[in-house]
Amino acid sequence: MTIVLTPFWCNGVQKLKKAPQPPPKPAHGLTPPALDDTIHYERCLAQLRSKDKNIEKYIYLSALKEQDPHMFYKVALLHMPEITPLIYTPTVGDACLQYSHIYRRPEGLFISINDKGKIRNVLKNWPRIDEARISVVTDGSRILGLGDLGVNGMPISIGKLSLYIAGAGIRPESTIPICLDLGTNNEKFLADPLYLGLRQRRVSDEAMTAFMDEFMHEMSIAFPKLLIQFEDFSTDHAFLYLERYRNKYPVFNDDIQGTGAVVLSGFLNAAKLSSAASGRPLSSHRILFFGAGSAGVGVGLQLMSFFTLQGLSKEEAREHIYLVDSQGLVYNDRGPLAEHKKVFARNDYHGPPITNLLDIIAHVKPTALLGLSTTKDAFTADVLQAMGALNPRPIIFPLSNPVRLSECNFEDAVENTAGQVLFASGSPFPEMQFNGKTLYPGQGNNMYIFPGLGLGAILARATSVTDSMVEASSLGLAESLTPEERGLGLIYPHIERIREISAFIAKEVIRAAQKANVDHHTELRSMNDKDLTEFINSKMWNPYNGFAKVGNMSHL
Ligand SMILES: NC(=O)c1ccc[n+]([C@@H]2O[C@H](COP(=O)([O-])OP(=O)(O)OC[C@H]3O[C@@H](n4cnc5c(N)ncnc54)[C@H](O)[C@@H]3O)[C@@H](O)[C@H]2O)c1
Ligand SMILES: O=C(O)C[C@H](O)C(=O)O
Ligand SMILES: [Mg+2]
Repeated sequence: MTIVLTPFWCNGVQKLKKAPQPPPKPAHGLTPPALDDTIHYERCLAQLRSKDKNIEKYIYLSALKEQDPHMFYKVALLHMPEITPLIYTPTVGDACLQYSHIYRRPEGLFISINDKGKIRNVLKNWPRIDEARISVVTDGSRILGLGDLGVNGMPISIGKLSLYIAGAGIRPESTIPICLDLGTNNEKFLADPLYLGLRQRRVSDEAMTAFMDEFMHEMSIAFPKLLIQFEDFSTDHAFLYLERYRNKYPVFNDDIQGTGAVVLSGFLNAAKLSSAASGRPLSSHRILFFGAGSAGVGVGLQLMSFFTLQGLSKEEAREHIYLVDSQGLVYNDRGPLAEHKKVFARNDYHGPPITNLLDIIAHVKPTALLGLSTTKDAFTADVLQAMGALNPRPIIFPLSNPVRLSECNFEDAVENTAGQVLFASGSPFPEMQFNGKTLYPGQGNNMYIFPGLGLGAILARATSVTDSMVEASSLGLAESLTPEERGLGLIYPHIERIREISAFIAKEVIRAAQKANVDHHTELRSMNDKDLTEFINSKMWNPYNGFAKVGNMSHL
């Protein structure tokens, strides 16, 4: 029999002290005579698959998660490639767009600008204060590439936390999805009678910072063991609040640091394959970023360590990175630049602005083209062919989400590079056949990083998340490919292995926290790697009912 947890909001501030346990068998007659766990699992899958639209599948899975969380996570873990795109990118983008229309029940904390001065009282209403370990916090201002969605951004926090639970075994009751409501500039939502947020435009930067200062302070008091993941803040605020709080509280920004880490990892693997084909040294790669927001610059900053790992200085590393924004190549002579772009502004170009991507490619001669621009199909056939002409194995990563904003699709990238592309996208694409071979697209999404990074930071009881911990998560992911995966030409591991990968990343992150002296759980220092890995695995939460019955989960 499967568990039905009473939703916490039906019980006021009741505290769930322990992880959910299998319920006692219900009294005779309260369930149908032939109800059986294994068959019920098949029934849930069949119900899910009977729905035509992905948004209906999302709604079904949300209901399953509320009514029977163990079954939900069992289904998710046993079918990661099928379920991830439904509870996360890309379907979660549609769920956000429609949130005020498909809303059924609360899940998470909503804190609005009207709560300023009394945020403490709102936090106290959270029913599982003592259990809280990880929160994903968004202000809804830049949800995926979909723009300002205001309070409709809540499903992003919920989706990320579902992956923490499924992918790293974080206990469900220790997660807090949070959406801050600081208004929205989305005119369509402001005019929508069903919109669930405050009907006002976004507050000023000064008001927002005063609010954020109070919020972060009160969070640290209410939830002293909590790690905070900032998610989908607009680029200026993403950089601002990461810098403002990162040395004061355990916090990281997923779009800047998580994305930087996942792309560095895929790039390390792709660059080796690309250099093997071209015979050019790793240190000679030139990377062109199409998109210079929090994600583009965040990845650029992290990719500098690709070059420093090859022995280049930071100054030399910077020379290998080129940024493009909506006005073309970013260079100093162009005029005033946003603060976050200055680090990569070129000093070696003095001509008129170059705005056309093909012209920029001819100027830069990149070995890698990375898209974080929210611009669908920006990598046209001409662009892909130009990359193919410059490189025996071009690295092309269209990383914008959701899938309909991807700079190109896998098929076009393969066909326009004679099948030689080294490819990773933000959202998933299907594998394909080309010249009698199966080719596999990589998914360069921070979902490979944040579960393990968060788990490691929580278990180490890290007081802050250092750059070295983020880099350790990235190198750990790059290392985690099996020989079979490398044999298939993959640059990211199979998502089915996410638990194993998260445990490995967590170990690397804990070691980095120890080196940086930010770990409070100092007993872990004396453990050897084997014992530390066992400790990490022992801390992972699992849905209770019988993996053995339904498939081989030996890697869990
Ligand atoms: N794969 C991942 O894990 C991952 C992680 C984070 C963000 N992202 C995606 O990256 C995208 C960007 O996120 P962000 O926070 O940096 O957003 P942003 O809006 O701050 O940045 C977008 C950048 O693209 C540039 N741009 C827009 N239109 C352009 C055009 N036509 N030509 C050239 N440049 C153009 C803008 O000038 C800006 O620099 C989003 O779609 C997001 O979903 C993916
Ligand atoms: O949410 C995702 O799928 C990745 C990333 O954090 C994004 O903002 O696009
Ligand atoms: Mg994001």
